[in-house]
Amino acid sequence: MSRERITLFDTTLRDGAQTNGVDFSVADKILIAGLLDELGVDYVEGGYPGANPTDTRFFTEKRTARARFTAFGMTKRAGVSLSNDPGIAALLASQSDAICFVAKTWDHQVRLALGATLEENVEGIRQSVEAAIGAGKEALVDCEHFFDGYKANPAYALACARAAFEAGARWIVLCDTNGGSQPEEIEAIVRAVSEHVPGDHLGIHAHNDTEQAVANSLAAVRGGARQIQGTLNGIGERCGNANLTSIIPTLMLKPLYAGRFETGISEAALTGLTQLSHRFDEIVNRAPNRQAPYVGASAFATKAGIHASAIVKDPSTYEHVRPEQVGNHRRVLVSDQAGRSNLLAELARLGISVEKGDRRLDALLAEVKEREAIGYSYEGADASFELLARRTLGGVPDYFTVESFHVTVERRHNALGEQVSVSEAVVKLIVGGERLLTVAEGNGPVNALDRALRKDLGVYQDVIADLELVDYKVRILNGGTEAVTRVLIESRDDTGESWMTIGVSENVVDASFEALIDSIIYKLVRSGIRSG
Ligand SMILES: CC(=O)SCCNC(=O)CCNC(=O)[C@H](O)C(C)(C)COP(=O)(O)OP(=O)(O)OC[C@H]1O[C@@H](n2cnc3c(N)ncnc32)[C@H](O)[C@@H]1OP(=O)(O)O
Ligand SMILES: CC(=O)C(=O)O
Repeated sequence: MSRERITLFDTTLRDGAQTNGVDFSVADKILIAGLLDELGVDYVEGGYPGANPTDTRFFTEKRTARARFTAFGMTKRAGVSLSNDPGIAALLASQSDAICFVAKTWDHQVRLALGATLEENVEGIRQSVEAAIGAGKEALVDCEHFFDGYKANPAYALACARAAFEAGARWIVLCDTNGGSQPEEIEAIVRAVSEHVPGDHLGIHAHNDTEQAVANSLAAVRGGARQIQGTLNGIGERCGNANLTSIIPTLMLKPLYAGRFETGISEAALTGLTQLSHRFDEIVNRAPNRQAPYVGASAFATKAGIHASAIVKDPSTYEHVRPEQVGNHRRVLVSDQAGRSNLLAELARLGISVEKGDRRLDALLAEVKEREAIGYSYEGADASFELLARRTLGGVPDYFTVESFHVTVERRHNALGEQVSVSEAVVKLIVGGERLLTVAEGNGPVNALDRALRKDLGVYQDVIADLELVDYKVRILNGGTEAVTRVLIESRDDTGESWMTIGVSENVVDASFEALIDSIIYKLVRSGIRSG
């Protein structure tokens, strides 16, 4: 049975640019358009030429090789002729394959926001579409507020959609602009509209204000629409747009859709989805959402002991698709929610072999749970867990002993009379029978301690020379005067690999020191140094 084609229209660079906190440069846009093109979406909407210098510059060249490069803009303004409308002129002059016009389709908004008559607006839609086609471009029309407009005045909303279609627009995109519609409403309205405009000319543009943008997009497909608009990671105005990073795998991996529909995305490209999602977050400088469906770090992470026990027997017990299909991977976490199965899975991943019946596993599990009760959290501190496991199972050499450390923080005036804060750390270690004393300054107590520790580690100095601290996070637990501090440190070496260590204490410097020491010991273990 041949499958129907779903067209994917990406608006990351246009509606995504309307996200609070996102600000693309031309270079960002070029990079992202290339990534979207490689992914295989059918349209890349690049922005709004004429609205700002970035978008105007972006549209001086075609930026995609495969996808239709699409410019966005308003339909002709009321009271201005087409040839005198600078917005239309900028759209027609852009190096785009297609123009997506935003048109008002809610009678109330036409009167209020445009100050135009209902007829003038319909005529503006018609003329704008004809102008795009006359300039050799494909025309699409985003019917703004379509669902709210249809509920208020179905005849007028339909008249706008029909005018766009009759003027030659390839796609009539029904927009849930305010994002308040529910899937049942979307499906019913799209089905009703498809009696007037064929479904293979209908698209959906859903906003996420009730967390239904993905569900609404799929409901529109069930109602007959065959184009879905959305963005990478669901960015967009207010609460965002339909998340293509979720919609694409759902269309491709869920039999309900995959049996009936196909997209332009290949299975190979689908396996790059997790990487693409994270790369995009990096470009826009946002922390990836760990709980994002399919691509989040937690999407295939199992914490509960009972789940882990089943998942090691058969992953499908708690996974709805295979993580590799979207380029993600399975993680079994160790925490106070864990059982022996979590431990065994994590130890196997670390290459530590231990029998299921080994009594030391009970000791390790009890130790993890006791430590978590006082503030440790091992699911985010893989290296500290590995050290704890190796110690319990008998395998970490005593590389060195910390005799003492001492840190001072001094605020003073420098030679220019400016106030500066200087921290100094003194660390006394015994390494290979030799007593070492190191002193270092830093811009804070933890920085000073880190420098002092790594300044001279005797026989191990060469091994830790490429170790660097890349992130430092402090969390105060319990609050109040009884507060306990949890410190997480991320370290890295020249191999490019990074690891997380943890320290917990009532004193932030003490907690930091513990995490720093774990990081150094972990580096020695992973470098294969076997004797202390
Ligand atoms: C639902 C959506 O997401 S639509 C996305 C819209 N995107 C953006 O607005 C981002 C980029 N926008 C901009 O840079 C600016 O708003 C511009 C350059 C487009 C226009 O700026 P200005 O000329 O200063 O107008 P302003 O933004 O204040 O108002 C928009 C005008 O367009 C009119 N208008 C709005 N929608 C439409 C439409 N679909 N068709 C025709 N005219 C429209 C409004 O009535 C208003 O006209 P008025 O100035 O006579 O009241
Ligand atoms: C066009 C658009 O972004 C909207 O109506 O939401």
